[in-house]
Amino acid sequence: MSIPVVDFGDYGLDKCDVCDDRLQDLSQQLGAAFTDIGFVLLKNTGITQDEVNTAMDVAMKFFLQPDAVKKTFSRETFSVSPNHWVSVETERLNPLRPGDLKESFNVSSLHPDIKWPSSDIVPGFKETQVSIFQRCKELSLRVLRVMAHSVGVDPEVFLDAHQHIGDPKNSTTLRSLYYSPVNRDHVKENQIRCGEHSDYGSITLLFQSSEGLQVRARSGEFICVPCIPETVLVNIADMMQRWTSDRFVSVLHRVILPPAGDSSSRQSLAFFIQPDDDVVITCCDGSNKYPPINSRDHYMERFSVSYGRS
Ligand SMILES: O=C(O)CCC(=O)C(=O)O
Ligand SMILES: [Fe+2]
Repeated sequence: MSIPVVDFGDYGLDKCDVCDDRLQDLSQQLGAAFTDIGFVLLKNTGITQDEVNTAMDVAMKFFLQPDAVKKTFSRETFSVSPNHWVSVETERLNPLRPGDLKESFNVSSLHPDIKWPSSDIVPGFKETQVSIFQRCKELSLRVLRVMAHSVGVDPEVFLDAHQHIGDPKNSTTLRSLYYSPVNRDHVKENQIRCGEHSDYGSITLLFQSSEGLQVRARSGEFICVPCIPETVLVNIADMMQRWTSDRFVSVLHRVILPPAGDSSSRQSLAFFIQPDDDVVITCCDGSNKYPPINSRDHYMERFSVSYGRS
């Protein structure tokens, strides 16, 4: 099994719209990937490698700050801030493993009152994060439109549920991740960079600086995801699986340790798309396979498990 690569050029961000023929073709290709594997690699999306590298570079400048600086942005310090730093080993995406060997900076709100790392600490941090957030948002809405076409529902069914991305009524998050070099002497038993999990929301966009991500195939075996420049990895998350009555699959994935002796760090940028908080998700095929569920309730339940609070 391998992750299919689909050319999204006809509906990339440099295009105004897509013609019906190409929409049909794209929806067939994405539909097949999301039904079989739950993951697809998109090329020619309009988001360039330069944009991604710039976003990763500024994120890295933040991660290389002393903990005392980063702590002023931690969840504990700004418990109400939707934008915050998460320190190493705080999350365990697989609760059966020790804490994940990663740290992250999350951005959920672009509201003007939000506190950001200042330009004295990391020049251009806010501007770069806001810019890539907006680009990911635009691309996600296009992917959602194509997906609606694949499952034969009016695009508004998906698009109306994602009207507030970037404002406080929606929990969509741009997450910059940093996996620092691994010292094998300090790694706990069964500890990895990011434990096995599925994502919570509708879909996730992911950009990676290097390999390390693995996805579980139907056989149960974990397969390595290639890191191909100029591509965006898109996967189905739990809420979308439920929404499509299991037609699209949300599959387990993880980030493994680098091979022994490899002291490189790794970075990724994940854009976790969530439906608006107050939206009630009902199976889009009318089957009622799952009862209607409030988007925010579903998210909070999954989130508390990752933080070991339930
Ligand atoms: O860093 C990666 O490549 C993937 C991280 C991930 O799956 C997640 O944070 O949900
Ligand atoms: Fe994930």
